Amino acid sequence: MSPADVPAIETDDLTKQYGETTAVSGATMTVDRGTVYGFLGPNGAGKTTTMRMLTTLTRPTSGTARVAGYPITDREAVTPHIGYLPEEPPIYDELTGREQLEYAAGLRDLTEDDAAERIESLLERFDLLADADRRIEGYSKGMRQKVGVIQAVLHEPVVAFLDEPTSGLDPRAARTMRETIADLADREMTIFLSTHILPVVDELADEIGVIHDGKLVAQGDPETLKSRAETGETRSLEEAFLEITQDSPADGHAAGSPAE
Ligand SMILES: Nc1ncnc2c1ncn2[C@@H]1O[C@H](COP(=O)(O)OP(=O)(O)OP(=O)(O)O)[C@@H](O)[C@H]1O
Repeated sequence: MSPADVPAIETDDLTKQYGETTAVSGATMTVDRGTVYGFLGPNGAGKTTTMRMLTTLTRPTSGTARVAGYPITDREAVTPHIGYLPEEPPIYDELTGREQLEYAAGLRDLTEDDAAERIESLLERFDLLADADRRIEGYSKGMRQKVGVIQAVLHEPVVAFLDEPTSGLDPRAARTMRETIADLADREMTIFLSTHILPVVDELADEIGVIHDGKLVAQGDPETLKSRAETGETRSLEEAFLEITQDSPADGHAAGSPAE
């Protein structure tokens, strides 16, 4: 059982070094249960590396983290409580969409009846029922993405890590995705949402973290991030993001320099 009264995610000084490159440097964050945490950062900032550490796929070089109350060094304890949609969802071309989801459900602690019911309802929600019995090799990018998201949330994990969930989706499907994320958070699922589409984060996130050159350089709710500290005036999330992630002139080549 997962301790229900602890934060969904807690990290302390989480750091990942790849040789000379510090991909993530001393990230400390707390994500409350049932919230949407928008995780932003320029290309190469360390978002995927952070998600890979939190989903137990990569070990940190130093620092600690607990997900759903369990240390990320204990993969067996953490895995049942998380779902992950990576950039390239792990799906098998030779299976049908439904078979893929049944397979994913089979890896989780779900009764067959619960699995069948949830698969059916999520396929319907994402308008995939008509294609559910076709092989995935014939699916479009958006259809694959839908399967990837469904399998990340099917078992109702404590935390779903979603990397660009609206990628490849048409406007209607992207809206369904946003509504689904909001619904899941209403039902106490925590969504760790990494995307470059700032309006999606502005709409959905309770809290935002901005990572830049491996460092968490800003955290707060959207309104706080958008208000300019000096004047209190409000800027768009895009403007805030661009200002926060601008390399200061004094840093010179900050983007390329390894952090300590
Ligand atoms: N396996 C690896 N080996 C060596 N360096 C890596 C590895 N994975 C990531 N890096 C480096 O770590 C840094 C952070 O990469 P990461 O993929 O976490 O960024 P990101 O924020 O997800 O970027 P994007 O938005 O482009 O997906 C980059 O400098 C990258 O080159």
